[in-house]
Amino acid sequence: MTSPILPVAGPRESRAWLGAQLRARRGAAVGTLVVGLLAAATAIVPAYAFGLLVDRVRAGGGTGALVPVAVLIVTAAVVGGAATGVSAHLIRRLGAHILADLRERTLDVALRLPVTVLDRAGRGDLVSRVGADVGAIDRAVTEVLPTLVSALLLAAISLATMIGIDWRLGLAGAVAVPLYVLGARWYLPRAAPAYAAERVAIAQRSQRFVESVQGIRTVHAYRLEDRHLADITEVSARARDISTSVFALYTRFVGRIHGAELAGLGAVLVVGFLLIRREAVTLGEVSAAALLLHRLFGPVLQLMVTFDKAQDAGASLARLVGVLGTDPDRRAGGTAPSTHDLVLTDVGFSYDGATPVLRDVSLRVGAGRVVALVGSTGAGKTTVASIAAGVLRPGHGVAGLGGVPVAELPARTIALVSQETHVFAGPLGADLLLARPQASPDELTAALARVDALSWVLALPDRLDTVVGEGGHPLTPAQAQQLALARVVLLDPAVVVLDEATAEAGSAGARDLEQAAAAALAGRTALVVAHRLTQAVTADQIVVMDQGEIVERGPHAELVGAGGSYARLWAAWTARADDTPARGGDAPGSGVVGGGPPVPHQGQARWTGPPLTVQRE
Ligand SMILES: Nc1ncnc2c1ncn2[C@@H]1O[C@H](COP(=O)(O)OP(=O)(O)OP(=O)(O)O)[C@@H](O)[C@H]1O
Repeated sequence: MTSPILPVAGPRESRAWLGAQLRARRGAAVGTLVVGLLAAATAIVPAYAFGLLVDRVRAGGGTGALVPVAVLIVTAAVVGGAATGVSAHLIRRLGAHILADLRERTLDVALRLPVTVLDRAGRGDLVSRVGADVGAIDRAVTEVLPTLVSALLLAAISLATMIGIDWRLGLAGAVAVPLYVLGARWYLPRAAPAYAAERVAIAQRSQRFVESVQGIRTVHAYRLEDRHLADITEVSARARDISTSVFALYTRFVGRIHGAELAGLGAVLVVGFLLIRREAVTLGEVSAAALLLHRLFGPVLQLMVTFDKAQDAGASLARLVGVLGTDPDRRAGGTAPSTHDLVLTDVGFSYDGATPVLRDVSLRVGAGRVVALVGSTGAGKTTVASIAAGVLRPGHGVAGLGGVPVAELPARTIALVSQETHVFAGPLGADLLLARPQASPDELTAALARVDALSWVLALPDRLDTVVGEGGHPLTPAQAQQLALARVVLLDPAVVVLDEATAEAGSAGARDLEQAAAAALAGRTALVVAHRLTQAVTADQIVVMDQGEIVERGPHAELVGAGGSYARLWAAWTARADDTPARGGDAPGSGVVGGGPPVPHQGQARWTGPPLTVQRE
């Protein structure tokens, strides 16, 4: 198994993080502790009061001496019950708040992690951290934490009270502690696999039974009753045997725990007997100490049984805190660039740290200009685009906008439309609102019109309310890309890096997308990975890449005239385009980028048809 790339925090780091969380919620934490202490203190009052009762009875005290103690016991029981309930609630609430914060911050950090880190770590690792790990902590917070905290507080207060009565009684009670530890160390490593095997066996039994019932007609038709019954009997017997062995394991464990309790209680009684003989303590005090120890038996056993869940939660916490430690050093506000010149200087990059994919790439996209990147497959165009957009960090060299490294820009300064256009599951309008949450329905329709998507959106069953994305209304790849472009229009960034995959030459869908892209890019600084050379024709400059290096640059006509790499690519492209059925405007040189039919500009397009309802989240 390879070690995870996403780090796992060490115990000290996890404790420090937890400590910081508790300090940040000082009021709630102190309140929870105080109520917990009150609950623990009231829980031991009856034991202590019983000791008083013994002494008063022995001293011949009458009703007047005994009734107040009885009242004290009843009052403590009532207050203790209430305090225990409130304490459990406060512990769960505090834990839930901390967990919610942890989940949000983990997601926040994860979404800002460099793509390379996620690629190497595997997205599954991250998904399991924010899913299964959060689930494990959640279960522990709800089921285990109140027991754990109250048992620990009770143990601390009980021991302190025993020591307060007489330190030798406290020491005698503490004899149980190492035996408890030994019992737990014997049981815990055996319990997890035993319970897992039991769950599997029970699931198999249910599965076999359900299959037989579901296929009952076939079972009758082929007279398979006996065989199915034999099957069910066999899996049931296995489940029974495993359950029996699990129960035997638990019984042996409880036996060891009882042994520890016996040793502790025996020690208290023997030491108490000796102390009474020396008149160092009273019989009532020894009774109180014995009852205090006895009062701990239930909570401590419960604590041990649930300890594996606490361990699971601790491991999960370490995995989540580990993700927090990778927080990219992107500053919250970022530095606004003085100009919108996008400049890459001597950029080098390698995905695996060994094979260089880019070598000393330098290019400049002047403010408001369009630079097209062209080159054969694998030349490094997407990698350059990703570095320019700040998705990848250069191995060496700098990518900056107006002198500010792209990693330090305020969010949303550079928009990237990548080949992996993603439509989020939900209403289409909500998907668009991701780009500008406060956008009005008019602005949404204008953005859709600008990228020529309005007509098909209006033809959808619920228009902007149509649920798209996974499990929703299917969209073609071209439609998904149009939505991505509409989001760019809404976002209105100064700089766009466009690396959208267009369909092959000659397809009408690809031409439409080129027009949509040209409309979305108008007036912005743009670096365009031109998968179709028609996208490059009208760019201010074309940068030709080959094997991670820039081999040529210049405007279209100049490069064609130079007879170099670009001219050869262009010749190949022209021949390919000539092979496809001629469609108006798609011939090489027709200048689809920035050309084509006039496109409405943002703010000009207004929908005047039926109302579009937009669901806001
Ligand atoms: N995530 C990755 N991990 C490892 N190697 C990668 C990764 N992405 C790309 N590469 C490699 O880096 C080199 C450049 O790839 P890149 O995608 O930047 O080229 P491209 O010019 O955009 O190609 P295309 O036109 O096919 O998209 C290729 O050799 C590719 O195999």
